[in-house]
Amino acid sequence: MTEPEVDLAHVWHATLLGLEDSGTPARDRAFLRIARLVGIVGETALLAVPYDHTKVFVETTLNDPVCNALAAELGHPVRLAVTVDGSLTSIEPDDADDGPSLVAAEHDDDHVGQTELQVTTAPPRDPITVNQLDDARLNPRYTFESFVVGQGNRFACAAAQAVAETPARSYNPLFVYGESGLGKTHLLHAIGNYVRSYYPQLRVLYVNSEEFTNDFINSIRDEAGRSFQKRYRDNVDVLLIDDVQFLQGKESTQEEFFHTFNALHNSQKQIVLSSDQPPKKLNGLEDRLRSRFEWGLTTDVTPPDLETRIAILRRKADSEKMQLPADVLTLIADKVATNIRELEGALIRVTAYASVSKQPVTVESASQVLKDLMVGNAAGQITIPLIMDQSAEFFDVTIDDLCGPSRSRSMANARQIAMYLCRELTDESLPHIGKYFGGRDHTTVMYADRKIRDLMGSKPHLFDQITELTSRVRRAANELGRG
Ligand SMILES: Nc1ncnc2c1ncn2[C@@H]1O[C@H](COP(=O)(O)OP(=O)(O)OP(=O)(O)O)[C@@H](O)[C@H]1O
Repeated sequence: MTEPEVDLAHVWHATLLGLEDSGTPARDRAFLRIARLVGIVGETALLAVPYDHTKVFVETTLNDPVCNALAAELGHPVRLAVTVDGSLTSIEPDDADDGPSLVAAEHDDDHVGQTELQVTTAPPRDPITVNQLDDARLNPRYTFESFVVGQGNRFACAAAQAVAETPARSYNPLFVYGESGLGKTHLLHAIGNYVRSYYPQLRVLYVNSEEFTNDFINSIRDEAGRSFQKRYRDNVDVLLIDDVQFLQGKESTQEEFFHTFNALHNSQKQIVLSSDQPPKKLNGLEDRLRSRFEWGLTTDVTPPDLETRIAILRRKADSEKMQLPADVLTLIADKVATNIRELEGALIRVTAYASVSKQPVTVESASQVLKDLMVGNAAGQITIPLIMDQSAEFFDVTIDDLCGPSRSRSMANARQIAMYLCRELTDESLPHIGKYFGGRDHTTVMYADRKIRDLMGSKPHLFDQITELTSRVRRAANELGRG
């Protein structure tokens, strides 16, 4: 039982000040922002935090400093027990009517003497609307709730969540790197979606660095520099830039990005970046940009272990209302080991096959589908031009047709299947794929990908076309690989 004379709120407040005095970095203390001391039993202090990842972070990184600060306050040694209390996400009702407020304040931190934003929290708001989403360019499916945490992404997810909870106050910039298909884009969108729903007054913009480059080039062409700056500097509180490796070798875009970065950072706006490599290895980037990328926190995502892969498949199957036996999930997770996008692709194919053949999903049918999907997986590289070549031949059209404006049903079908395969079988980004298909916008590729996924299970002919075309693409890649 809690000792009656202890004022828990007071002790906790003093403990936070103690942590500040003892030099615990502000970015770490941000994890404790909406923690609550809920009890002291003997030498054990019970702390409630809002999220699982916060618990993990407090237990692994903050245990000692918190225990020491509490001990100093209470005058006896302290052990820490951390519990998760989801209701804490809606605390601080004082702000309920006004929404969040951003107050410039002098603050100590890693960048001593800089002015920093204080963010006061607002309670959860109504779900984000589609329109809201349009200008932020966020995918509503990519949230923290739909992100499965495992060993390979635990720290990245905790950092992303900290950034989302306290934009511009925890890590700025946050730099997430890792191989393709491991959830970087998902995390960037999750930050954006979270900020949109909890801080509706903050303006969020998600953009791939290729789009940033295109926008910049177009702004020079159209002499629209002012509106470019407005979009990326003046009208943004949280800028999420995906795949910054594509800035490599593009000097004038880098120059512009450098100024964008400085402008945002100086005015305490949050920047989140993703890349396939850590900043140090981005050799085609100017040093001044690389060093800025390291100002905040750099964290990687690594391939998920088997357990996490199974959990991802289960979450995905649940969200799509697919019924799948556990042994099938294990089989898929076992066969597709490195890339989560491929894992999802395999799941879709397995369920689509069961659906078009009107049979339940079994280990046998799943093995067969996976065999078709992965035939010849080991050899040559699958590229966008290769898929386009094979698609053109298969559908008896030309590459120009695939790139051209025709929207006839058969042409749209061929183009969308080809785009879907580019997304599924290569590591290329949406804007990159769009560029190959006659400079189409990345949203067109996203739409094609989604549409084919959705239709594959209800149209046997479509499923057969995709299966056949996939094996042709793989065979062609293998032949090229063998030289
Ligand atoms: N931990 C996870 N839990 C649930 N789904 C995940 C997880 N990680 C990745 N995914 C899913 O896998 C797919 C690929 O992830 P994402 O596009 O975020 O990867 P990426 O690292 O950005 O790849 P790229 O570098 O190629 O852009 C997405 O559909 C995403 O939702």
